[in-house]
Amino acid sequence: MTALVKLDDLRKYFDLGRGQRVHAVDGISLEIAEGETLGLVGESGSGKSTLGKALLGLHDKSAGTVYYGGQALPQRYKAADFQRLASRMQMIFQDPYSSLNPRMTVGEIIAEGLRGRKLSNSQKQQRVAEWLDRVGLSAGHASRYPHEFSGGQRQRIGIARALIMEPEFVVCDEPISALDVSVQAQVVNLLNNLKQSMGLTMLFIAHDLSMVRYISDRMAVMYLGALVEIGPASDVYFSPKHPYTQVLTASNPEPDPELEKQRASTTIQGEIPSPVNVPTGCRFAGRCPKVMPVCREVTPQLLPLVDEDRLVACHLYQPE
Ligand SMILES: Nc1ncnc2c1ncn2[C@@H]1O[C@H](COP(=O)(O)OP(=O)(O)OP(=O)(O)O)[C@@H](O)[C@H]1O
Repeated sequence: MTALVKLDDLRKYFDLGRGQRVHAVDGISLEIAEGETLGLVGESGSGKSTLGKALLGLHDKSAGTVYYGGQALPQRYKAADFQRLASRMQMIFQDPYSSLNPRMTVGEIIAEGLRGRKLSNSQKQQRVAEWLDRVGLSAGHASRYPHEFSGGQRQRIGIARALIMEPEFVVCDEPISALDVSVQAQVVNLLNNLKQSMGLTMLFIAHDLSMVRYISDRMAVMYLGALVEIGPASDVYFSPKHPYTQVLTASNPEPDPELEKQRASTTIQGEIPSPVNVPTGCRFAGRCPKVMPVCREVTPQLLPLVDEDRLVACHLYQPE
């Protein structure tokens, strides 16, 4: 596999003052192959969005390196870095309500990414019309304002705005969680079709594990700023190895009753610890339904479980 994106020990801490720091992303290493969709799941606050933003330079990195196409990206982006990389890497945001400027027309919003391109106004309008069509809207919508659209339509506008630059890599940060259930599948199918036709590589962040399994080649599970498991999406979903992944999958009902029967059923204990005071040793100690009350110190590094495709950070699963 050729890695388009590689994270090497990526860290992002937020300083709260008085010596307190939020360990939002706490040493993550992974690769995303060209053309691959990597799904990223984990509870609220586990650091998924921060990871996506640090990857794209929207947050300065505290430590570690992001490689893109083999090149190390800057630790802290300057305006020129954003301009240079915008046509290669883009983000689709969670909330289609707050991420679109209400004072701009849809045409102006979508055309924003074409600023700086040597295109005449009519060429830009042409490109906007093409993209409105590609996302299932119509050219006539260009002169309207965001408030005139439904949530699903606004997310389509957000998708057109990100993809009109024809990036190679897109971070989709919970692109469906603010939408009605009835339109979620339509937006996921649209993203999947665009991914196929454009040969996109994706990091797909979401809460809904069954949706992530559907759209992703591999699935990565984050807990308290760290990666606890990664592997082929169906393997992680149907045969989770880390106790945390087991409780996550168990709390995410599978609509198909046959598939539901195959899944583990365990319950998570206690509250998620504060990312300001990350427990030493096993981060999942105290919540683990398997190994209470004794929990050994373990390396937080991911260990190969079955083969190099399937990694789990748990002392219960030692390399074979
Ligand atoms: N700008 C910030 N300043 C301080 N702390 C922050 C900041 N942004 C995020 N955090 C903290 O970092 C941790 C990770 O947050 P993040 O939003 O990345 O999690 P998440 O997994 O994406 O959650 P959700 O699914 O709710 O979006 C949380 O404890 C959050 O409160």
